[in-house]
Amino acid sequence: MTQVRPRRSVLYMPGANERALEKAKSLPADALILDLEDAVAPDAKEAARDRVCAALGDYGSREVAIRVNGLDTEWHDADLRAAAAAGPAAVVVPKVNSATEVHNIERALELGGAPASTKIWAMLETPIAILRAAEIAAASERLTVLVLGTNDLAKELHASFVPGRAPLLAALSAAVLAARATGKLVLDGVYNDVRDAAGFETECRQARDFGFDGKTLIHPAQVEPCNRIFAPSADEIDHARRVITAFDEARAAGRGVVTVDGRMVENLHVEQAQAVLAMAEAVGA
Ligand SMILES: CC(C)(COP(=O)(O)OP(=O)(O)OC[C@H]1O[C@@H](n2cnc3c(N)ncnc32)[C@H](O)[C@@H]1OP(=O)(O)O)[C@@H](O)C(=O)NCCC(=O)NCCSC(=O)C[C@H](O)C(=O)O
Ligand SMILES: [Mg+2]
Repeated sequence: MTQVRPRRSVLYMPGANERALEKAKSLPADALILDLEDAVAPDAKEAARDRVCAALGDYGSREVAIRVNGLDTEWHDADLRAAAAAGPAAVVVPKVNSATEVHNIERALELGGAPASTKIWAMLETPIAILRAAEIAAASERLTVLVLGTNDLAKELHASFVPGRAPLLAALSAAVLAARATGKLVLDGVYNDVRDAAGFETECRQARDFGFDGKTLIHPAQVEPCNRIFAPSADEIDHARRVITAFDEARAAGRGVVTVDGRMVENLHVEQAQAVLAMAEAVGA
C-alpha cells in the first residue's frame, strides 16, 4: 500500500508566543507552522526568528514548517537565511505571486544551504496568485504544497465572509485545480471564529468535499474536529474494502466493471478506494 503523509490539520502558532509553542507539543495536529509573519509584531520579529529556529526539534515526528515574512518586507531575506540553516520540513512563504518569485525563493534556500528535505509551501492569497496558481505550483519541484490565505484573499477581493463562502468558491476551486494539475497538495485557509465549532466543522466538510488535503488552523480546539473530518469515516473505509473485493472478484470472473450498492465500479474507483485505505492506515482510522 502507498505510504501517505497526512496533512489534515496544519496549525499556525505565533513564533513569539512561548505558551503556544509549548502547548503545541501536546497537540495532535498533523503539521505545525511556526509563524514569523502576521502573528508576530514588528519589534518581536527577530527574537521570534531565533526562538522558532531553535524550537524545530521539539515536536517529535510531526512535520514542522516556518512561515517567513513576505518577499517585500525587510525581514524576508534574513528569515529565509535562518530557515535555510535550520532546515524545517518546509518554508511557508506568504503572498507568492509568480513563478519568478518561487525561483528566487528556491535559489535563496539553495544559497543558504537548505537540505533537500526543506520544501516550499507557497501561499496563494492575492487575486493574481489565484489567476497564476498553476504556473506558481509548477515552478519548482521543491514546491510541494499550496496554502490558501483566505483572509488576505477576501481583503484583496473586497469580498465578505459569508456562510458557504460563495465569494471565495471560484478561488478555492482554482487552487485545487492547480494543485491537482501539477501533483501538489493543497490546504484550505483558516477559520477565524475560534469559538464557532459548528461553523468550523461545516467549513472543514466543504474543504474536504472540494478536494483539499487539509486545512490550516489557528486554535487547539480546531485540531480534533479537523482530523476527524479529513480522515476517512468508518463507512468510507468499509465501502472502500467492498469496492476492492468486488472488483477483484469481477476481474477473476473476466469482467472489468461491477456494481457495489447499486453503483458502477470501474478501475478508477478501485484507485480511489486504495487511496482511502492508505489514508486510513496513515491516520490510524
Ligand atoms: C486566535 C487566538 C489569538 C486566540 O487566543 P486565546 O483567546 O488566547 O486562546 P485561548 O485562551 O483559547 O487558548 C487556550 C490555550 O491554547 C493555547 N493556544 C492558543 N492558540 C494556539 C495555537 N495557535 N497554537 C498552540 N497553542 C495555542 C493558548 O496559549 C492557551 O494555552 P494555555 O494557556 O497553556 O492553556 C490564538 O489562538 C492565536 O494566536 N492563534 C494563532 C494566530 C496565528 O497564528 N495567526 C497567523 C496565522 S493565520 C493567517 O495568517 C491567515 C492567512 O495569512 C490569511 O491571509 O488568511
Ligand atoms: Mg495572509
